[in-house]
Order: sequence, then structure tokens, then C-alpha cells
Amino acid sequence: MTTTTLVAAKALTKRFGTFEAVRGIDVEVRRGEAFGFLGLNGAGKSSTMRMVSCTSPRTGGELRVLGMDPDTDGPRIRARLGVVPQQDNLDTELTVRQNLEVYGRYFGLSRAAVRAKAGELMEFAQLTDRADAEVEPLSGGMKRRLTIARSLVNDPELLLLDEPTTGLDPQARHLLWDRLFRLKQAGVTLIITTHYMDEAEQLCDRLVVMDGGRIAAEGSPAELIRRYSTREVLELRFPPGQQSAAAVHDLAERVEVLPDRVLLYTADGEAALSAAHARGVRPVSSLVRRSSLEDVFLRLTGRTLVD
Ligand SMILES: Nc1ncnc2c1ncn2[C@@H]1O[C@H](COP(=O)(O)OP(=O)(O)OP(=O)(O)O)[C@@H](O)[C@H]1O
Repeated sequence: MTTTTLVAAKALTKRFGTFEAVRGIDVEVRRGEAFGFLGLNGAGKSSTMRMVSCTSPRTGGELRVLGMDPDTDGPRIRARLGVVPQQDNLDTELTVRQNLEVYGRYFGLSRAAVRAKAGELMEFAQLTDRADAEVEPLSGGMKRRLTIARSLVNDPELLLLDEPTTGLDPQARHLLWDRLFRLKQAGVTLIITTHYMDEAEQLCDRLVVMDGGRIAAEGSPAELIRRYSTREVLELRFPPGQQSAAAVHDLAERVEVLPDRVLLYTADGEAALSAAHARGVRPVSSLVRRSSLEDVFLRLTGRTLVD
């Protein structure tokens, strides 16, 4: 492990009784990158995050975080981490400012330092005008931003975010992504779990696709798309019960039949569409688009991320 490696896992395993939630994964997260775990619910993302955040011991394999072993150096590692859990765990009866100040005190900051830090973090989280408001009535997006602000109280080198935007509306998600970009620019290393492929594409320099506790593939979003998909995808929808993959199966490198549409993987979607029309295929609608991580995920796991 080099000094630029912040997290190194080898054959990392988590068992609950006889059930293996994480089945021997190898992962390396480097300083300054935004690294993602992409997978459906139950893939083992949170279990992995909890081992990295030193809140759940591993049951097998090796794990180093910031060069130390979570089994023996948990407190020293945690002091240099920021953790944003899947569920906000703010003190809802305290104000925005108090939430930050109380947390800062846990890290042993002086009263004056905590005050200054809280001001800076409220600015960052765009919550300054809510400083003295109680947390309970805040919107979901504001609570998330406050949870992230709170996780930054100790100036962490590594920030772990477990499904940071689940349950937020599109506007709140974009605002949050913008904040995470800023952190990245400021040199904070990010590890993000998500089941949103657009989030992974937007935020992650590198990611692993997790499925059933295993890593199915690893790379940058662009690399994964190049490796596991074609340049374009033609989506065809047919009247209920009439869709026929057989009629178009030879018009693309690969054809996927989903319950609601047929996907043709090809370098040239328009050409495939013309060819389909020429042989009398009459979809209700058609769409040519660029390949996305969604397509990579479907190829690797046989499942779609969005139902
Ligand atoms: N404490 C536990 N005891 C028993 N089984 C668990 C425990 N925690 C997680 N699991 C199981 O391990 C598997 C992986 O869960 P995990 O939470 O890591 O998945 P995930 O990819 O993060 O999904 P989610 O988004 O739902 O958290 C699931 O099948 C889950 O039911």
C-alpha cells in the first residue's frame, strides 16, 4: 500500500451468521478521488462502508484505512474520517448551529474553534439563514446538507457517504452534488455508495459495480461503458404483448428484452432503427440514446437499477 492509497481491501468479507453479505472484495481507493460503490439494495455496499468506517468488524480478509487496521486503530482512524450514514441521525430538537457545535465538541475543539467552524460549515451547506432554526422542520435536502456539514467538523481526509441523495427531489440532489464537487476540489477523498447510475456518473472518478456481495466490474464510468456497452442504444416500445425481439435480434450487437421495452446495443442507433422500419417493425415509440452506466449494470447483473 502506498501513501496515496487511503483504503486497501483484499478478500474483504462480512458474514452475518452463515450469510455472506460481502464476499471477498478487493478495493483500492486513492487520495483525492471520488470512488463509488454502485449496486442495488442488498448488494453489500453499506456493509462494506461500515467496515471502512470502523463501525463493524470484518469477518475475513485484509483492510487498511489511512494506513491503519480498523481492528486495532479504530479510534485513530475515525478521528480522521467523516461519515454520512444512510439515515440522517441529527439531533432534531437542537438548532442547526447547535448540531454542528455539539459534534465539534466531541472532537475536542475549543468553544471558539467550534463556533468559527460551525459558521464556515453553515456557509458551505447553504444553511446560514437557518442557523438558529430547529432541525426537525427542515426539508430532506437541508437535513442531508447539515449531516454532511457535521461530518466535516473534524476536517476529514476521507469522507464516506452512504446513499447521499436517496429520497431527495431532483433540485435537492443537484445542490448536494454541487457541494460534493466542491469538497472534491478542496482535496477531500470521497467514497460514495449509490444505486443511482446518474449519481455515479456525475460524481465518481472510479467505481465498482457490486452485485450479491461481489465486485462485478471496476473502472471509470467512461471505461465501464466502453468495456461493457456499445456507443448507442436504440430503445423500442411495442404495444402490450406484441414486442418481438426475434424481429430485430440481428440488427444489433446485443438485444435485451425488458418487460416494457427492447434495447438494441449498436454503434449506430439511427441505422438500426431504419433497418427495423425497412423490415416492417412498427414500435409505438423509439429512442436513440448514448449508452450509460445503466446499460453496464444491466449487462453485468441482468437487472436494471430503476424498476
Ligand atoms: N446486521 C445484519 N444482520 C444480518 N444481515 C444483514 C445485516 N446487515 C445487512 N445484512 C444483509 O446483508 C446484505 C447486504 O446488506 P447491505 O446493507 O450491505 O446492502 P446495501 O448494498 O448497502 O443495500 P442497502 O442500500 O439496502 O443498504 C443484505 O442481504 C442484508 O439483509
